Amino acid sequence: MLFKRQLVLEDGTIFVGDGFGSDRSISGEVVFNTSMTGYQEIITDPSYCGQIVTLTYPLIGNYGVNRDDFETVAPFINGLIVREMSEYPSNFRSDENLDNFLRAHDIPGLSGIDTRKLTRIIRNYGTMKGYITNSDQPLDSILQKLKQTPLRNDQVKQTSTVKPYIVPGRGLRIVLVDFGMKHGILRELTKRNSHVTVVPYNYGAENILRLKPDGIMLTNGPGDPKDVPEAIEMIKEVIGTIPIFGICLGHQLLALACGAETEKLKFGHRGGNHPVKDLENGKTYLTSQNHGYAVVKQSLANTGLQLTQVALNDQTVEGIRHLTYPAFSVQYHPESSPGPEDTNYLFDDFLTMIKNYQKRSEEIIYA
Ligand SMILES: NC(=O)CC[C@H](N)C(=O)O
Repeated sequence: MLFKRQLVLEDGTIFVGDGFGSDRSISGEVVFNTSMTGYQEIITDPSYCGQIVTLTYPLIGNYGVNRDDFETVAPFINGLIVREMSEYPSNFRSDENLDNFLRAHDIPGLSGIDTRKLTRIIRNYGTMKGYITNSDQPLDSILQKLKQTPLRNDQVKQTSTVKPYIVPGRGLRIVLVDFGMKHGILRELTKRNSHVTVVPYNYGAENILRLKPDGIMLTNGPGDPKDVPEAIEMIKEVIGTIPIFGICLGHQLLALACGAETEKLKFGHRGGNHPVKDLENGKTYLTSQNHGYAVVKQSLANTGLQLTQVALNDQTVEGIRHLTYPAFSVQYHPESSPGPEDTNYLFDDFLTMIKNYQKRSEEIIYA
C-alpha cells in the first residue's frame, strides 16, 4: 500500500514521493549506495545503523527478500529511499516483498523520487541529515527539529552482541570482537574451520586474553570510530601479543590504537565496485565498501603502520599493516555480501599470519 510521503534535507530541499514500509517519521544521516544488486545485504548491514540509505540503482525489491541473504537478523537502518519499488517480486528464493519486510521491522521507505538528483546533492554538499515524514508540518519547524536532533554516537552499543557466544570449529581459535558484525565475516571464518568466540565491543583485553585466542578479528560497525574508546584501549593492550585482522570500523580502530588519525569523508564510499590498489603486489581489486570515515594518510608516519592499499577513486587509505607486530586491516569488505569476492583471500592471509607467528614464537622458545 503506497501513501504520499516526503524527505526533507537539512538544506531545505524537499522530495515528495510514495511511502512504503512503516509509516512513522524518522530522521537520520542520508547516504547513498551505488550497488546494482544486494539490497537485502545492504539493508541488514549493521554499519548503516541510524542512517537513511538511498539506493542509486533504480529498481529495487524485484527479487524480494529471502531467508539466505541476511547480514544480521534485524536491520538497523533508519530509512530506505529508492527510485522504484517492486511490489511483486519474482525469484525462486523470495519469501516476501521488501515492503512487508520493512513494515515488519518498522522501517519507513520512500519511493518514486529522483534518486539521481538526491545523490548529486549529497555528492556536492556532503552527507547531510534528512527527515522522512507523512505529515505536512511547515518546513521551518521540520528544519528546526532536524537541526536540534544531533546524530547519535552510541550505535556500536546498539549493534554489538550483549553477551559472548561461541560458534564451534576444530581449527584456529579466533576472538571476533563484534561492533555490529556482518554475518559474512563469521561465514568466512567458519568456512575455514575456525573456532569463533564472538565478544561484545567492550569485552576488554584481560577477558579476551583469558580466552587464549590464536587471533583477534575486529569487525565492521557503525558510526565514528572515536566513539568506541574501550575498543581502542583493548587493541593497544593486545597488539603484539595476538595477531589481529581488522575490517572497516575494525581497521579504523586499529589505526587509532597505533596513534594514527581518522576523519569523516565528504560523502563516503558505499557501493560494490570500488577499485583498490594493493601497493605490495601492484594489483587492483574491485571491492565492496560502506564507510563514512577513513584513516588520515599523513597520520600514519611514526605509528609503526605501513600503508598497503589505496582507493583509486580518491587515493584515501584502504589498507594498513603493522611493521613490527602481526596486525593488518582493510577499509573495505573482503567478506563482500554483497559485492565482488576478489579479496576473500585476506581471510586465508590472516590464518597464515597466525600460523607463521606461532611458528616463530616456538622457534624463539626452543632456540
Ligand atoms: N562498515 C563499517 O564498518 C563502517 C565503519 C564506520 N562506521 C564508517 O562509517 O566509516
